[in-house]
Amino acid sequence: MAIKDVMGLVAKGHMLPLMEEFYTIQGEGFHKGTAAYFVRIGGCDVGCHWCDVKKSWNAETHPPTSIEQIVTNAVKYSDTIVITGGEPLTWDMGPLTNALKSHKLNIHIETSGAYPLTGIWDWICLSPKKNKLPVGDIYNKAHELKVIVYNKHDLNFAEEQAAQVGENCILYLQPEWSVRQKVTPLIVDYVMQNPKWKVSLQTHKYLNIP
Ligand SMILES: C[S@@+](CC[C@H](N)C(=O)[O-])C[C@H]1O[C@@H](n2cnc3c(N)ncnc32)[C@H](O)[C@@H]1O
Ligand SMILES: Nc1nc2[nH]cc(C(=O)O)c2c(=O)[nH]1
Ligand code: SF4
Ligand SMILES: [Mg+2]
Repeated sequence: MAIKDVMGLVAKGHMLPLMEEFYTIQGEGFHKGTAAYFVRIGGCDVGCHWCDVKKSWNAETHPPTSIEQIVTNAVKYSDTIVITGGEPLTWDMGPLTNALKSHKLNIHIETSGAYPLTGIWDWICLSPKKNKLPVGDIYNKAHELKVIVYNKHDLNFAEEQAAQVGENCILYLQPEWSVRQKVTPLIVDYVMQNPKWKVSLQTHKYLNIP
C-alpha cells in the first residue's frame, strides 16, 4: 500500500501503530489480578521522564497495523482487552473499539487523557500528567483515577486531580517504580490519613510478568 494511503488509514483510526500485544494479568488499579489481553499502541508526546515504555513514544518505529488484525488476535485470548500505549488517545479509538465491541469484549483503556476521548469503553483508567493535563470531559467519564507518585508534591497534584473527577471514580496512588522504596511509605501514610485513596502497585513487576 502507498505510504500516503497508510497515513490516511492511520489518521482515521483504521490502522494503528502497534508496538506489542500480550496476554497477561492486569497488574494495576481496580482490575489488578484479572487476566487480560494488552494492546500497546505506539505514539506519545507527553514526555514523562520516568515513563516505563519510552520505546513506545515514536509512532514511526511501530508498524501500522489494521484494526481487523488486532481484533483477530485479541479475540483468541481473552474477553477483557486493555488498550494502552504510548498514549492511545493520540489516535481515533472509534474504529478499534467498535470492532472489539462487535465481539462483545470488555474494553479498557489506560490513558493520560492528554487528547480528546474517542472510542467506547467499559473501563477508563485516567492517569493524568502534570506536563500535559487531561482535556475535555474525561474527568467525568473516568472509572478510576491513578496518579503516579514520584515525590511528595505529587500528593498535592493528586488532590487537584481528584477534585475534578466524578464522585464514583475510584482513587489510586501508585508509586513510580524507580523510587518505590522511598515513596511507598509516603503513600501508605497518606492513604491511612486520607482513606478516600487506595494504594495501587505495579504487581506485574513484582510477579516478573509483562
Ligand atoms: C505506560 S502508560 C500508557 C498509557 C498512558 N500513556 C498513560 O500514561 O496513562 C500505562 C500506565 O503506566 C503508568 N506508568 C508509566 N510509567 C510508570 C512508572 N515508571 N512507574 C509507575 N507507573 C508508571 C502510567 O501512569 C499509566 O497509568
Ligand atoms: N501486567 C501489566 N499490567 C498493566 N497495567 C497497565 C499497564 C500499561 O502499561 O498500561 C500494564 C502492563 O504493562 N502490564
Ligand atoms: S503519558 Fe504514558 S506513555 Fe506517555 S510518557 Fe507518560 S507514562 Fe509514558
Ligand atoms: Mg506498563
